[in-house]
Amino acid sequence: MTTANHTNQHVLVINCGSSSLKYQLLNADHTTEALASGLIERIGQAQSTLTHRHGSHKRRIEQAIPDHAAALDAMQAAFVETATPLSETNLVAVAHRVVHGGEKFVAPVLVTDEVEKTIASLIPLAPLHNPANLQGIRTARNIFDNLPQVAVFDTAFHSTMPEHARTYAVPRQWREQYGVRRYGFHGTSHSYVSREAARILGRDVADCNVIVAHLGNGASISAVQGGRCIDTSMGMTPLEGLIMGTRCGDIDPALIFYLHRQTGASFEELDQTLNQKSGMAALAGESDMRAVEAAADHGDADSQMALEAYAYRIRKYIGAYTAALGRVDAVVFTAGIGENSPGVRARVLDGLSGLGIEIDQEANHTPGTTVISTAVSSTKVLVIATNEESEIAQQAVALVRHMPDAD
Ligand SMILES: Nc1ncnc2c1ncn2[C@@H]1O[C@H](COP(=O)(O)OP(=O)(O)O)[C@@H](O)[C@H]1O
Ligand SMILES: CC(=O)OP(=O)(O)O
Ligand SMILES: [Mg+2]
Repeated sequence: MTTANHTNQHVLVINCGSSSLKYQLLNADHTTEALASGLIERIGQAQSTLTHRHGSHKRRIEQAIPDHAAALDAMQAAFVETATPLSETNLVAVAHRVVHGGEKFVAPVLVTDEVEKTIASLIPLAPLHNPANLQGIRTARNIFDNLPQVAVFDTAFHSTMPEHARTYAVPRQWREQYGVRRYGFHGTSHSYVSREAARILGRDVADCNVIVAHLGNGASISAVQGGRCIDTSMGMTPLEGLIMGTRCGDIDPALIFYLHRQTGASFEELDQTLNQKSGMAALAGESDMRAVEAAADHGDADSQMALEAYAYRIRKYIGAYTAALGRVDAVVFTAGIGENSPGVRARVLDGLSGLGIEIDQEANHTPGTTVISTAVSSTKVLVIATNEESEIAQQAVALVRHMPDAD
């Protein structure tokens, strides 16, 4: 429906991580406008912190927050303390980030008991993410029981990957009975950023080919052709692909069986090690990119090698996706590292002039610059701030406004 007056309608976006909760209260019609936002960290640990922003006000609270239910209570209290109680906000929906949607969810859905069950059934495919996402949904359904709750999936944007890109060469029975295939993640970021790239380049999305490198704690890179994802580096789970803060990315799967036999480590232990104790944490001793770069600057050889390995993996994917796309209009860097580390961007793009990619070092080192390639670079290089929450809100609002009984 398009005629109703939507003045001052809002949407609350909730992104529950394993030990964190991020939230934003956004204008339902202009989803890049945040009225308030917050981050609750170290949930379940002794000293949890909540940082709530409302306009120019910032509140930081330290208190024990044992679980996600308590985190949502703390979030509500922060809204009350800043004199903007959510009960007095004209909310149209609560939108939740859900990391794994499996084969079932390729678009946002209204949460029902059945949907909750399906999300729960996908926990084995995203053990670090889906349990927390589900806790957030369950708690929010109790608190905001009169509001539509919408689940928006990381995997959905990648559902357009062609069969040859999403298929593992493994037995048919595994693929057909167990959903063994590549799904891809960070879809709301890849979707938002690839659209933004087309806008910045002044082209139609349908006529724009981009490679998006989402480099956060979790990291993935995707090839987007005319607005549709044709390949991405994460696979059946968010473990495949790039080197990440604590995840190994691509490895020879045989090393798991080798280590199981050689060390006696259980599959559970190996799973945990590859997800939580690998990546930069294993190579450099630190998962946080700022710390790794600082150590490398101070001459730490492990950190220097870790940075080179990190960049080399991304560079290889840029080469592969250039082949997949045929023509690349832009390579885009986004998320915490992509947006903020000129050092990583420079290393990644070093030596890619053969692909028509040339970085302008001055632009690269000037914070806030969007186009960081030289004038002669045939492929542009862009730095674009991602906004997963805005994308989630937009998709959720579109869904609830098209429901049969929408106002
Ligand atoms: N100025 C910076 N230079 C280098 N890395 C940075 C900078 N700011 C943030 N980062 C890195 O960004 C990463 C976190 O990215 P983010 O997108 O916030 O992750 P996530 O959403 O997955 O938690 C961390 O590794 C952090 O060190
Ligand atoms: C899917 C994934 O890796 O998400 P995050 O980067 O939030 O860990
Ligand atoms: Mg992130």
